Amino acid sequence: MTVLCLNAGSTSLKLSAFRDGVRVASNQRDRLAEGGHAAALFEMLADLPRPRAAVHRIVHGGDRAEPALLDDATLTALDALAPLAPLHNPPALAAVRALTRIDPDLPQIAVFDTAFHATMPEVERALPLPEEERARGLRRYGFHGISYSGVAAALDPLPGRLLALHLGGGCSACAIVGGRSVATTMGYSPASGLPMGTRAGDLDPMAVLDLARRHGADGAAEILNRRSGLLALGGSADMRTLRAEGRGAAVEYLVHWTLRQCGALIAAMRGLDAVAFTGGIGENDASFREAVMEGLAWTGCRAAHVVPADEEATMLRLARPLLA
Ligand SMILES: Nc1ncnc2c1ncn2[C@@H]1O[C@H](COP(=O)(O)OP(=O)(O)O)[C@@H](O)[C@H]1O
Ligand SMILES: CC(=O)OP(=O)(O)O
Ligand SMILES: [Mg+2]
Repeated sequence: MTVLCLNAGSTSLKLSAFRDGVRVASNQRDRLAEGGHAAALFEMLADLPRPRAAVHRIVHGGDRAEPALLDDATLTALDALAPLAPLHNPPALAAVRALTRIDPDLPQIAVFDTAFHATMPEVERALPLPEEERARGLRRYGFHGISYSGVAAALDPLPGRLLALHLGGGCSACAIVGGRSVATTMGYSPASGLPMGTRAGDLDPMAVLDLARRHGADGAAEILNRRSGLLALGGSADMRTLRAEGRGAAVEYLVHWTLRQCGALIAAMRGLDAVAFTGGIGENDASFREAVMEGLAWTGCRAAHVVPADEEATMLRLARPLLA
């Protein structure tokens, strides 16, 4: 049977069709500006075989640790999480609805970026906030979990204490011990942790409140998700452009804060056996990888792996129990 896997990243849309577990077609669009996902989807679908089921990467799944059938109730619940992943959940859910319009009977399954981090200990998951606020779901979730699950599965033998870095449109790092996530840089939303293409990453909460007072909550969210990070520092959200235009200071900033956050993750796993790089920057930018490995020389770890992000193949594997 043909299964279509759709991965709506913040700057890209990646589709793969699998027949009986074998990839038969794939298609990708990069550098998608705001609102570019929908047009790209229709163009790309035309080139692919008609599927019997679709699997979607949904970045924010809240507490869901397992893949879920995308029925009306689940769609509505995921809509409610959209403000926490404004660059991801809306285009992904729009793709679900677009496929439903084409084929109302198509079974569609969500796999969640958050699910891989369900193994994080409570000390990582909890935010030190009043109980009534925590009860509303204010806690650390973690993201890029489909990618990290794929990285762990690709390494044989699996290093005991693995520092995995997903560096792309979104950037994060994850401490993986024995194949399980024990700590990660992104928390309540994919706007946190490392600086990224257009996201600021971690900020002093009072700086966030200052933005909110000046621009309102929605205006602050817009700045933090879409107008910050490498774009704010170097004039482009795209690493290729920063390299081509010699915006070294923005690149150095990302290297520095990647190293700062890696130090915390290495401490959380009490050491380091190997590093794995994935994502558009992690896979393709050898100078970036070298700068990170040089900055980690103090750990004594020399083992650096490059794992091509194949979130679509991992999505198929994760969705298999529901596809059966
Ligand atoms: N050859 C390359 N050298 C440096 N950076 C690259 C290269 N190819 C892609 N990138 C960067 O990877 C990032 C996009 O990563 P990608 O994983 O494709 O996006 P997304 O996270 O949206 O799925 C962009 O910053 C892009 O410039
Ligand atoms: C979670 C996240 O930031 O994803 P992406 O890298 O696809 O933007
Ligand atoms: Mg990515």
